[in-house]
Amino acid sequence: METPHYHIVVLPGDGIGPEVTREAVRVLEAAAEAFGFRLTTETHPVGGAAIDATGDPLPEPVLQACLQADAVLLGAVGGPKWDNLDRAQRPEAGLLRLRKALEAYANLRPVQVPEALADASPLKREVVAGTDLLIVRELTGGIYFGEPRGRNGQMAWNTMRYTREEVARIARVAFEWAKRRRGRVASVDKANVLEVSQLWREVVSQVHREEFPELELEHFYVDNAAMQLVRDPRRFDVVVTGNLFGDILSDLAATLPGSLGMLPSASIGGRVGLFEPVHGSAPDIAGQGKANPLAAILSAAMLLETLGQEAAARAVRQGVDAALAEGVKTADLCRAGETPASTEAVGQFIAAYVRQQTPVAS
Ligand SMILES: NC(=O)c1ccc[n+]([C@@H]2O[C@H](COP(=O)([O-])OP(=O)(O)OC[C@H]3O[C@@H](n4cnc5c(N)ncnc54)[C@H](O)[C@@H]3O)[C@@H](O)[C@H]2O)c1
Ligand SMILES: CC(C)[C@H](C(=O)O)[C@@H](O)C(=O)O
Ligand SMILES: [Mg+2]
Repeated sequence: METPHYHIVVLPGDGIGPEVTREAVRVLEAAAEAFGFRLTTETHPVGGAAIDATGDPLPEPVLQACLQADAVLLGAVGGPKWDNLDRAQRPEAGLLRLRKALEAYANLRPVQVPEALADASPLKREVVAGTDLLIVRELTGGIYFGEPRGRNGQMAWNTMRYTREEVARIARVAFEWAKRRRGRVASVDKANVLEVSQLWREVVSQVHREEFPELELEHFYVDNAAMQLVRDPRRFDVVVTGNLFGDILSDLAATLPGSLGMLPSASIGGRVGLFEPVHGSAPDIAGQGKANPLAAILSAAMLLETLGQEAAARAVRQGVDAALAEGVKTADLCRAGETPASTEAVGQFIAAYVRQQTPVAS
């Protein structure tokens, strides 16, 4: 059989983006070696780094490279240096354009609390231990993209808009994942106030009734969902929601494993998937070797899984568990008295673990 060969575009971005992406690439290269596939990577600037180099947060050649890749691995974009730019010129606008151009409408954000992390959370161990939920966030619609939008001297406005088809397709993604997991979907909206949410609820219910009647569906208002997520996270299996609510709920859910540095994501829907940690560029810790690379490394595991390299993805996840179990972890996960490891040390540990796993079958 021919050796599979994947071409990955790497977009490190800004702040801690390059630091965590470096470790994710290190682990991907180890996985390729151990599991017998070829990997080529091509690195481009995006976000603030691209603004500084070209004036555009998503230069056309970078977008074209992404569209031609097998997958895109991104670090994070943004930072104080670019905070005064107009919205459309900001680093974040480049990321949003990329998601849209890749048609990456389904953003999968798994949240797990392995035993070794149950004490890293600010919440009680009895509440969070064993949490295993998946946030399915709609990523290319809603208020992030709705028109009209704008501002004048006196006011500013945005539009939250969803079509039936946009809701139905994200609902299907959520139900398909629920089928492979524990069979339960919680749909989150604000249907007591917003027309968009009333349509959302109607369409999710219809997709459930017509296509997935064997699964369980519950509806939550977003304010209650936020409270339930930290009060009793284990009640959730798959959580499906719109772009803005999903953004907010996923950062909130990061309190469960104890750090934003633990949450990976995969944005899929088009031909090319985009894999990025949930966190941002963390300017407060950038350049200090302190950033937790696990969200980026776990995003790389999702990338491997999406490319069909399930065994390699499993080895990476086991490497993450091994690092946590051995206490090889960055400061964000350490309790008083524990010695933090650097970003690089965590990446090196996991890469070494992956290399030892499965020798290439001969
Ligand atoms: N996908 C992305 O590129 C993305 C996501 C979120 C925010 N941003 C951008 O990042 C910039 C900073 O935003 P912010 O400060 O609100 O959010 P942030 O996610 O960058 O940081 C929030 C807090 O979490 C900590 N943190 C985040 N990632 C961490 C990691 N891997 N290890 C350890 N600690 C970590 C930070 O130190 C900070 O205290 C902004 O410009 C924002 O727009 C980008
Ligand atoms: C940087 C920003 C545009 C982005 C979002 O809001 O989608 C980020 O917060 C995220 O969660 O990926
Ligand atoms: Mg966010």
